[in-house]
Amino acid sequence: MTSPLPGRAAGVSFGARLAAAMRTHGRLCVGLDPHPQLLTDWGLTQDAAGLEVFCDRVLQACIGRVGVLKPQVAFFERYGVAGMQVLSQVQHQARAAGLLVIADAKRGDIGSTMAGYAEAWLNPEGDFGADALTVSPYLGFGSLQPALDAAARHRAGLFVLALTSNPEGQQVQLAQNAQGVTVAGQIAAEAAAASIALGQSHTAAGSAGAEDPRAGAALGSIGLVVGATTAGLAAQHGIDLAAGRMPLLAPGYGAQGAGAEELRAGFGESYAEQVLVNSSRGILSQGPDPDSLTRAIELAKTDLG
Ligand SMILES: O=C(O)c1cc(=O)[nH]c(=O)n1[C@@H]1O[C@H](COP(=O)(O)O)[C@@H](O)[C@H]1O
Repeated sequence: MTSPLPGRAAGVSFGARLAAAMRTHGRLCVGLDPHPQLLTDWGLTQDAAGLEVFCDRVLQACIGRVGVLKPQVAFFERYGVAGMQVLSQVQHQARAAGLLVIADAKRGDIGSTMAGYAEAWLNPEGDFGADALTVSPYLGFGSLQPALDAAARHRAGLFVLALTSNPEGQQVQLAQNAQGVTVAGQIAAEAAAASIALGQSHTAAGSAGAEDPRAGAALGSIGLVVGATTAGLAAQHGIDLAAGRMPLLAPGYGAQGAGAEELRAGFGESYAEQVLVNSSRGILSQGPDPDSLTRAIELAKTDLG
């Protein structure tokens, strides 16, 4: 048996860890979105106790089948301190079980405030330490610099909102400057440059893992969020998704209506190596029966190829 790839503690970048996880388990990322209605549908109480049972069942279905879990922080925050304790617990359990955790908190603020958020969500020693965080660049891409610094320090990743899956996002994201470049296009270009620079700094620091033959080709550690429902807009508006081998987190598959064909067509050549597809309600609505949950996961994995 080959020994597992060295992990984050050995200095392996997020992009290398993600590429390895996708090679082993495929491109499905299970979204841990405990909607209140789902708790009720699963026969659970709408409180932290219900949340804890829900998360445990989802985690058990994911272990050994899925490489990445994306908790949606809002559904924990709404239950206050007790809800956030459940989030902390499930993140630690998932990471201990070998899953990568993307905290979907969509943080975005200025200067030292952004540094505070980034430390909270990316320091692996912290209560909410995740492997990666979703961030909003709509205070200006440069406002993310403290998060980029934290990602470098903690061998973590960022997913920068570029072309979100909701139709109203296009009002901002497809606005064009005098040269006809869209806001999303500018964000994608700046994220690619940041991802390449981060990769070079890891290499200069002699990171383990990325050069390990078991790792194969790594992905960048700074990625984009591009909706499954909106990916086709990238090519239409000249937005380069291939630059920097960025990981592309694609929510919108399943419950929001996008299917595998739409994903393949929308992402084109980037689909094969770079796209990580999130499904939350599409999987979770099949619970609480453990066999139904695992069947939904396996079906989605096969569908996504
Ligand atoms: O950043 C995200 O994950 C995200 C970005 C986006 O553009 N659209 C989007 O749906 N999401 C998140 O992805 C998940 C989608 O959930 P389902 O529609 O139930 O699969 C939710 O947690 C959303 O907050």
